[in-house]
Amino acid sequence: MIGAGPVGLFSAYFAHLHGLKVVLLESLPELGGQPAALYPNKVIQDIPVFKDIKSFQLTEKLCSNLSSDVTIICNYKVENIIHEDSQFIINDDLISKTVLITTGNGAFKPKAFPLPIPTSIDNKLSYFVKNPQDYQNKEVAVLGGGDSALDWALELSQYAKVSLIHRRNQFRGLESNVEKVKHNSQISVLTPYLPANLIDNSGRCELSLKKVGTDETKTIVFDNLIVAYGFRANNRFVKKWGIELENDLIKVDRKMETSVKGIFAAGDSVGYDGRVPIIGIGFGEAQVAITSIMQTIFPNKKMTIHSTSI
Ligand SMILES: Cc1cc2nc3c(=O)[nH]c(=O)nc-3n(C[C@H](O)[C@H](O)[C@H](O)COP(=O)(O)OP(=O)(O)OC[C@H]3O[C@@H](n4cnc5c(N)ncnc54)[C@H](O)[C@@H]3O)c2cc1C
Repeated sequence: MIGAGPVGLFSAYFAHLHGLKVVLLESLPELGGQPAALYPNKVIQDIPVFKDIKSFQLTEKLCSNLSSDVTIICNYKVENIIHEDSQFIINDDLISKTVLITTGNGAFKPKAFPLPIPTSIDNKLSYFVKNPQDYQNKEVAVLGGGDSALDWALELSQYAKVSLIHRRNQFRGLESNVEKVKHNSQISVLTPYLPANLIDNSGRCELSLKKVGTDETKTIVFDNLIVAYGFRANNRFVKKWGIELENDLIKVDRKMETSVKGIFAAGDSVGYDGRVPIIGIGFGEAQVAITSIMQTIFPNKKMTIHSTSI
């Protein structure tokens, strides 16, 4: 399995439940995919069974469900898959009968802060918020206008004084979060501003901002900057494995099989008409994919559909 986001983690659990031998490969040093890396403290309200659950707790639960028989390899980016003698050779290193791709949006990299960063303060600038409590009583700028920027501003506002800086007056995020931000006394919304310069001011971040479409500038000193300009990621690399994409997403049939026989895909890496990029959908796709994998590997075996029998 390639990619240990929520869908990869659940797939590994479900595959093991069906008696499959699983190796889970993850390019990042940590498990959990987007929820763990991008919004660990967000409260998720649309996972079946849980009324609400924080992202990091979801990751912990998915990981703790995994049997010790599942082999997990982090810091392992799958670059290459070759089909040979009815098996797949991964990175010239591992051999597998089938492959399940759960790479989400692909191995993601944050979009970089666009200005030079003085080395003396580059430890003050982050692309992820791991622990909001680290920002207790700090003055923090969150740069960006999407879901992550809104989430992080709200999360940090419990501990820090936050300025949310965005180049547009409108945000691209959940309307309920936009409203929460606007009514939060710990958050100052600065729009439409772009960062124009960053210097070290006695170990703090002195950020000059330019008002978009005007010559107006203002300078504010922050303890920390959180850059939330989004992430560059795509799944185009799977094309060289012979897999067909549509709008940069992996094409699958109803069995979640890709255009290459024996390679399946589930989760946000996959695209089809009407798909919604949320975790619950990926969990369902994982169950379809693992069931199809079982039928591929053991075509004559009578499948047990349910997890236990009465
Ligand atoms: C700010 C934000 C808030 C969200 N809120 C919600 C919410 O409230 N509810 C909800 O259901 N969904 C939410 N989502 C969407 C949800 O996070 C995704 O639907 C989900 O993470 C998809 O899971 P996945 O396992 O398919 O992919 P991902 O979570 O993207 O995980 C894919 C994993 O594959 C790894 N990978 C990629 N390429 C390779 C490679 N070549 N080799 C090895 N490893 C690789 C990546 O490093 C990553 O760890 C939110 C997303 C964002 C950005």
